[in-house]
Amino acid sequence: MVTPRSLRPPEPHPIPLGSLFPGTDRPDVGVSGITLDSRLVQPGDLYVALPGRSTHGARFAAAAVDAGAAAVLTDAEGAALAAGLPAAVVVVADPRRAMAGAAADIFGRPSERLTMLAVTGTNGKTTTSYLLEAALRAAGRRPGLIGTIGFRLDGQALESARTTITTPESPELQALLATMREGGADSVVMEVSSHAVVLGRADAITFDVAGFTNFGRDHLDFHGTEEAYFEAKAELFTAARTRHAVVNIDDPRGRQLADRVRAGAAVRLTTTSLAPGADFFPDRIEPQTDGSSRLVLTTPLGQLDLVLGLPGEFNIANAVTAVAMLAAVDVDLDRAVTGLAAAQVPGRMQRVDLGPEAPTVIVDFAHTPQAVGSVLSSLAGRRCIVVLGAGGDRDVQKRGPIGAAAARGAAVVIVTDDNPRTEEPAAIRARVLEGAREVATSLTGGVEVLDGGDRRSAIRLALQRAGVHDVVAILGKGHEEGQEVSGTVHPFSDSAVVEQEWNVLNGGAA
Ligand SMILES: CC(=O)N[C@H]1[C@@H](OP(=O)(O)OP(=O)(O)OC[C@H]2O[C@@H](n3ccc(=O)[nH]c3=O)[C@H](O)[C@@H]2O)O[C@H](CO)[C@@H](O)[C@@H]1O[C@H](C)C(=O)N[C@@H](C)C(=O)N[C@H](CCC(=O)O)C(=O)O
Ligand SMILES: Nc1ncnc2c1ncn2[C@@H]1O[C@H](COP(=O)(O)OP(=O)(O)OP(=O)(O)O)[C@@H](O)[C@H]1O
Repeated sequence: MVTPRSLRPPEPHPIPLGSLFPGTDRPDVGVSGITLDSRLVQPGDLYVALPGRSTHGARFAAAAVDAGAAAVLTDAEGAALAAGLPAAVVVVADPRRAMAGAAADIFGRPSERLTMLAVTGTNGKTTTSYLLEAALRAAGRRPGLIGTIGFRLDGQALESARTTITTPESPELQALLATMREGGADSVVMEVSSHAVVLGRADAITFDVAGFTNFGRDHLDFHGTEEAYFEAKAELFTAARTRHAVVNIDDPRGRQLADRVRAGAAVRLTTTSLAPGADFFPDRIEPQTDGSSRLVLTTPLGQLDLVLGLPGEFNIANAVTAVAMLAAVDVDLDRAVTGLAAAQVPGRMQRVDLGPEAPTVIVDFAHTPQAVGSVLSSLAGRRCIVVLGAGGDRDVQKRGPIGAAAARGAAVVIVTDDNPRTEEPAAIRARVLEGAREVATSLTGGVEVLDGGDRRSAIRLALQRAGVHDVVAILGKGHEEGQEVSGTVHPFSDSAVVEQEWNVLNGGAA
């Protein structure tokens, strides 16, 4: 297994500060690594002291220099705080943007020697990235993968201390790209979040192709308005950031984006859809009894037969996006699509097998109203008991709509905790319950809405209420293995708890 030497170039060799920042008064000082966290400084690093939400990184510049930082990059406010330190200080107007360029240079601009594929969208980034990884491998390529679940090289997890965010900050990102290139990667598939675009994490990378899956309600705590959230995503599809755009035009925001790319004429455009009228669309979909689908795709290169192992119509949309992105970077599609039959994504539509006398249990990462709606509509036809909640300290506005989406698609909605973080769990549940009840009272079918309390109790309740022909959908946490309560992460895996509670209900040990 390759181990990324996080935050260090694969072969550290000092780069003169003058070549990174022409104009600096200390051009001969050499820097051999870069970090924005004083706690991670290694001797010879450039410490980037950024203004943050809670503090200014320059407050830690002295600690960074004590740890061996050769230079500090900061803004005017930071320069005042770092005055008098025994290290070179480079002052720029926007140190975050300058950091991305410096990180790329320090790590040898690895993205220029890799085929770079970016996936963005409210839902489906991780899934589409995994499909791309599987397809690239089937086509004989060696892809790296960077995203929510972690970092991988050619299908193997890379050891890394930090995988808590979807798109890493530029020093870690460039270090990863260099490590992947050193480990033999010829391509990298990256999830690019809207936060990453606003915070310049992927600046200094020009993608060969960027794919847009869809747009829905999320992250308003960070972006403020839906318009600002959309603009952040749209920015990825400009000529400075990508050569080719693959856009799902079933989504109204996708159509808006496609119109914009077409009008700009600087980025090549490929459109995707589940219906005719786009460059790539499924001409025939044959659902199989095991949840997989046989597809015939119409593409500008001719028809393409493939089997997609992942269930749900939304995953067909993800697969069409992935295939169009592969075509954009000239991958052999006939070979590539053979990888889609067996592709799996941890915690996405993941079945927990409890044996023949048990209900069907599905664990899924759906944590937006749109995703909850897509998962439940893909389970339509079965009586569904859904267990879900909403996160604390994040986008408060999506709580009611999440409850509402659950009530529109399930027979029983059990509201529970989902990383309450520093908030009072019952208060978050109350808002989700309210959203669910508003819809339930307007429906004639009689949806039951229950407060399930903590997550284990809610899962137990769902299993107690489920018949053998029912589906229990446990949404929100997917692959996650912890529940964050009052700032502490407690081990918690939905699939493990399902198995334990099922055993207890059936007279076994937990
Ligand atoms: C809300 C947000 O984006 N916060 C980012 C922001 O943190 P901040 O402004 O709060 O930083 P701060 O605590 O004020 O500290 C200021 C500076 O001092 C530095 N510092 C601080 C303490 C210390 O001892 N030493 C030190 O050097 C910090 O590294 C920081 O650069 O700047 C930090 C680095 O400068 C980021 O790592 C951090 O992302 C945090 C980890 C985060 O959770 N971000 C999430 C919201 C995020 O990016 N999510 C997206 C979306 C995922 C999705 O689509 O679902 C993602 O890509 O993951
Ligand atoms: N194309 C899609 N349309 C709607 N919902 C989807 C789509 N793809 C996936 N989903 C739903 O969204 C959930 C999250 O999917 P995935 O992890 O692929 O998205 P993501 O964009 O990476 O999410 P995040 O940014 O939160 O990590 C899935 O578990 C599924 O419920």
